[in-house]
Parts: sequence; structure tokens; C-alpha cells
Amino acid sequence: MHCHRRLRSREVVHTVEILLEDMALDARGFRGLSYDPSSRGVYGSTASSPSLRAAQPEVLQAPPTPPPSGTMGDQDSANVKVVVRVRKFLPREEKRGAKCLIRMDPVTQSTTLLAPDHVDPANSQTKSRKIVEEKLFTFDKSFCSFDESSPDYAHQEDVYCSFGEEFLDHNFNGYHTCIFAYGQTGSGKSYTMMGTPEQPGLIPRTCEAMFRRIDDEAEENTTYNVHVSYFEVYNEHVRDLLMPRTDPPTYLKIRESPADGVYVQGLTDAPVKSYEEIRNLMKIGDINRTTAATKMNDTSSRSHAVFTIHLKSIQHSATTSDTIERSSRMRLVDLAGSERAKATEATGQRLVEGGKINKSLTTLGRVIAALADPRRHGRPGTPNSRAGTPTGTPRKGGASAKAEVVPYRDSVLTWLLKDSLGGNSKTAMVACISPSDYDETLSTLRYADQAKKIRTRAHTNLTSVSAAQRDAQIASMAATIAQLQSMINSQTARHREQERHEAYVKEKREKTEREEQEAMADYQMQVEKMQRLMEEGRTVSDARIRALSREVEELRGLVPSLRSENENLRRHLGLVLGELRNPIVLPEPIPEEKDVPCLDVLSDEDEENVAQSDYGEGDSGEETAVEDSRLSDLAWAQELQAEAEECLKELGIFKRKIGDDRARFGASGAREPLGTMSLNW
Ligand SMILES: Nc1ncnc2c1ncn2[C@@H]1O[C@H](COP(=O)(O)OP(=O)(O)OP(=O)(O)O)[C@@H](O)[C@H]1O
Repeated sequence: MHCHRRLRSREVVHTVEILLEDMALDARGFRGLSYDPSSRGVYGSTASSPSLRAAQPEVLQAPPTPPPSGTMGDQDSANVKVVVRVRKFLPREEKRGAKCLIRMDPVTQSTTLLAPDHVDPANSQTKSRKIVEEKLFTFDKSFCSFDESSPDYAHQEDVYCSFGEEFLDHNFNGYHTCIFAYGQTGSGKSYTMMGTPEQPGLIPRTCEAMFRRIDDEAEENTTYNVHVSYFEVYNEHVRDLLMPRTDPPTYLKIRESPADGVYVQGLTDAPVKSYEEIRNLMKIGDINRTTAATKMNDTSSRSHAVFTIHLKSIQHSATTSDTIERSSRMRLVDLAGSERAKATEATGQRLVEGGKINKSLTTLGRVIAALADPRRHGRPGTPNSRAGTPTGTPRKGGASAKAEVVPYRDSVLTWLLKDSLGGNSKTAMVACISPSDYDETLSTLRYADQAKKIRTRAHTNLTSVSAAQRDAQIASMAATIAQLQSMINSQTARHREQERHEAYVKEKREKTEREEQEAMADYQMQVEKMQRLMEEGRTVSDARIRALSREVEELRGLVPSLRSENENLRRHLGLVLGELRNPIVLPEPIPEEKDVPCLDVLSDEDEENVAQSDYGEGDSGEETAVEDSRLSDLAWAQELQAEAEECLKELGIFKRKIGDDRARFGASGAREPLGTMSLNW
């Protein structure tokens, strides 16, 4: 959203710039209004501002009074000019002993395609065709660039002079023009259009001649304004060739507006003042263009390249201050070559590119076929027919009832060339052919033959503006500028407000994040503390368990001796009790033997007996002493038993405690499991 707003602001600023520039250009006849267009960046884009043209409808309006020259709005309905050019053999063709299948007649301008013999392997496929015969075609011009020693050899200069110059004339007269090179891969399209530094092609020659003419014909009252754009259509995407390549690549959108027709949004439209400047831009574009080596061509163009020159001349009348503006657009198109995957042996990326190239060229063929349809001719307005709409009024009955549709929109290339092929343009096609490839050459020649039948209706793009109109225009532009300025101001203010708001939101978010982080750190600290405490507790209980275990072991060592002592005491006590119950009284007879109770546990009766024995009726002192000793033994035994029981009780408690500790802290592998402590009490 931010970016969008920024872009919108830039667009508005840009629009103001262009308005100012136009004002300055137009205002040259008006002393006192100064503006230096050179202060504008080289890479300013006007193509991205269709709204600009919509914002200056007065300029586009037809003049109220016809100009004296009488050329205003001239319409010229003419067929597409078609020329054919054959190149010389390439080393690979010479190597395989290829034969030239092209014969050109410089008088009739006919081109004959000869039937191949059966020697050249490149034409082996042709043998399977049913009819392989000589074919004759006639074009506006047949350029033979096959044999350099021939007096009829067509040099780069000949090609330019033959029709390049004528098309430049059209531009200076205010007509839009288009020259496109068509042909199979490696047939010489790029050579014809761009050429080499030593042998410049149509594009550099046209540009050079244009600036020469601007300089030569410079009159005090005429000003020229030249802009250039250069883009390629690669894999059905439009890329600006005057902008550095990006990764991922930046693709531009195609738009259509009633005022501008089809145009590329955001395309660089660089102002140029000299041929040197334009040559530099050409170099930049050529470096950026997608080319690759294929089996058919070491520097095969993998895209359609469109070089466009906008030429505007403003002529001021010295006496009346009226102006006449001529605007024209020159489109110079180097198409990618049609190719057979088998011949190019393309794979991967090259194969995909080849597929896209062929698809767009097939669409171009369908567009040409639809435009060449004889039913279209003679109907006013048909060349400007809309894409995807019938080109003529369907008639009832018969073959002519079929409405022909021009499939401009089926490919990016044909959509962009819509105007050039079927609208307001003078158009020429250069069909480039290889000298030794029967099938491909035949296909190209048929294509070209059909293109001959296309008629376009070009009209001069002229505007005459009187001094009063100019004043009104300036006033209107000033108002528009003021309006745009206030738009910029309010947008800048909104933008600042938005930035402030975003900064506030950011700060708040950062604060919340900070607080959350602090809370998290605090929580972590507490967790660590608890873990530490637990660890300490575990260490303490481990130590306690170890100490208690030791104690248990010690006590366990005591148990057998205590047990045997206890046993002895019981036994002794039993004896004592037995004696107490059955005292040995001498010389009294031995009393009847009674069952001595088992001394496992002293019964209440026994204890009573023991107690009674304390107060028994002892006869003698000796008996009393014996009795006392027995009683003290008994007491001692009881005491021992109580002690043992106490000890057992304590051990029971201790066992429970150990069990509790084990449940609380768990038994680690390192520690002795409590279960293994056989506390067999
Ligand atoms: N008229 C000519 N005279 C001399 N050499 C030529 C001529 N035409 C083409 N060539 C040479 O043929 C080769 C292929 O030409 P070019 O690259 O122009 O083909 P192309 O049709 O543009 O191929 P692609 O469609 O693959 O880009 C180049 O080496 C070029 O220099």
C-alpha cells in the first residue's frame, strides 16, 4: 500500500514534469516562459502516464481551422510493404556442401525458390513431401545478399536506401511507421535490423539519418523532440531493455487506452538529443537482450525486440504565433526466429523459448491472415477493428457471412503490434531467408506473400494550435499543474501522517515484544531457580538415604545378637517363671509337674504371678534373696523386651520414612533402590 502510494506520487510528479516539458517546448514561441528540458532525467518514462495525455485533451483535439498546407489529417490507405532478403552461406552451410535454392530477379523483383536436390541433408525431410517444386513470388523488393561479388549484391546501405529512407520521410510528415523483420532462426533478421558496428543495419542508419535531418533542416521556427524506448517480449513477458536486468526479472504490463491505444506501462521513454545518445541506448538494450547460442545460430535472439522512436516536431508561425505539431512513432521490430526443435536440437530452457517464439509467430500469422482477408478491404474503419471482434459486418448467406476475427490478444507480440499491423501506421515487413533451407524458406515466403495483402490506413498526426488556443492551453496546463501540485501536497501530507502512524504502531509493537521478552526471561529464571532447588533437595535426600541406609545396615548387624539375646532372656524368663510357679522347696516333695507356658510372650497371669511373688510369703532370707534376684531378672527381661519392641517400632517408622522419601524423590539408577534394602524386621 505504501509502495503503491509512493508510485502514485512519483507518477503525479512525473506527469507534472512532462506537462512542464511540453509547456516549455510549446512555449518556445512565447518569450518569457522558460524551462530547461535537459534538467529531466535521461530515463524518465512517459509511457507510464496515459492519464497525462488524457489530461491534455486540447492538444489532441482537431484544430478549428484547417492549416494552410492542407496536409492535416491526411489519410493514406496502403498495403504493407513487403521486401525479402536472402543472406550468404554461413560456414556450417558451406561445410555441408549446401546449394543455393534462391534466385532473385532485380528487374521484376521476383524471388524463386528452387526445388532442392537430394544431396543436401538439411533438405532430406523435404523428400518426403508430396510436391517439391519451384515456387515463384513477387515482392516490393527482393534483396540478394548471397554473393558479394555480384553487381546486384544488396548491401546494408541498399536496404536502408530502398525503403528505410522512405519510411523516415513518413515519420517527418507525421505518420506512424513500423518495420519488422521476420524469418527462420539464423536467416539474418538481427543483421538486417541492427547489423554490426562495421555494417550497421536499418535501426542505426534510420537514427543517424533522423538526427542528420534534424540538424540539416533545423529552422528557427521548428523544434524537434525525440524519445526512445526499447523492450523485448521474452516468453510472453515484456522487459525494459533500457533498464538493468534484475533478479527476479521485472516484467511490465501492457495496457490499452482510448487515447494511447496499446502501450507498455512504466516503460523507459528516454529523451535523446543526438545520434551518439541513441547509439548508447541501443548498445545498452542489445547487451540486455536475451540471446543464446543454438545449433542454428551462435547468437540467436530468444526474444522479439521492439525499438521505438517518438519524433515530435513543433513548427511556430513567426507572424501569428500559431503552431503545428507533428507526432510520429517509428517501430523497428526484430522478431525472434521461427525454429524447428529438431533442427536446433534445443532442449530445456531453449526448447521452452522456442515453443513460445513459435506460438507467438503462429498468432502473428493468424493476425496477418485475418487482416489479409479480402472481405476486410473496402470497409471503412476495419483496420482499426477491436481485438477479438469481427472485422466486418457479417453478411447473410454464403462464405462471406462468416465474420473474421483478428486474434490480436492471443499473444503479447500481436497485441503490442495491433496498431502497426491493422491500424494507423505505414508498415513494412522484411522477410529474411536462408539460401538453402527449402521448407523454412517456403514457409517464410508464403507468410510474406500473405502480408502483402494487408492494407493499413495511416493518417498524419497533426495538430494546429492558434495563439489564443495556446494561451488557453497554457492557462489550462497551469491550472492542471496547480491541481496536481495540491494533490502532491495532500498526498505528501497523507504519506507523512501514514509514516507517523506506522512509526507509532512499530514502536508499540516493539515495546510489547520487549515486555514479553522480559516476562519470558523472568519466568525462565524462576524455572531455573526451582530446578536448582529440586536438585539441591534431591542431593540432600540422597545423602539422608545414604546415611539412613548405613544406619539400617548397622542396626541390621545388631538384630541377630539382639534376637539371640532376646531368645536367651525369654528362655531365662521362662525358667524363672517356671521356678516361680514351681519353687523348689526342700525338702518338700517335688510338686506335680505342670505345663510351663511357652515364653514367647509373657501372659497377664504370669505377670500377676511375678507381681504376687514380690509380696509372696517368703519363709527364709535365702528364699527372699533368690526371689529378689529372679524378680530383678524378670524386670530386666521385660525391660529388654520393651527396648527390643521400641527398637522394632523405630525401625518400622524408619522404613516408612524411607518409603516416603523414595516416593518423593524417586530412585535413580545410581542410587540403591530402596526395594533392594531388605529390611526384614
Ligand atoms: N546479409 C548478410 N550478410 C552477411 N552475413 C549475414 C547476413 N545476414 C546474416 N548474416 C550472418 O548470419 C548469421 C545469422 O544472422 P542473424 O543473427 O542476423 O540471424 P537471425 O535471423 O537474427 O537469427 P535468430 O532468429 O536466431 O536471432 C550471423 O552470423 C550474421 O552475421
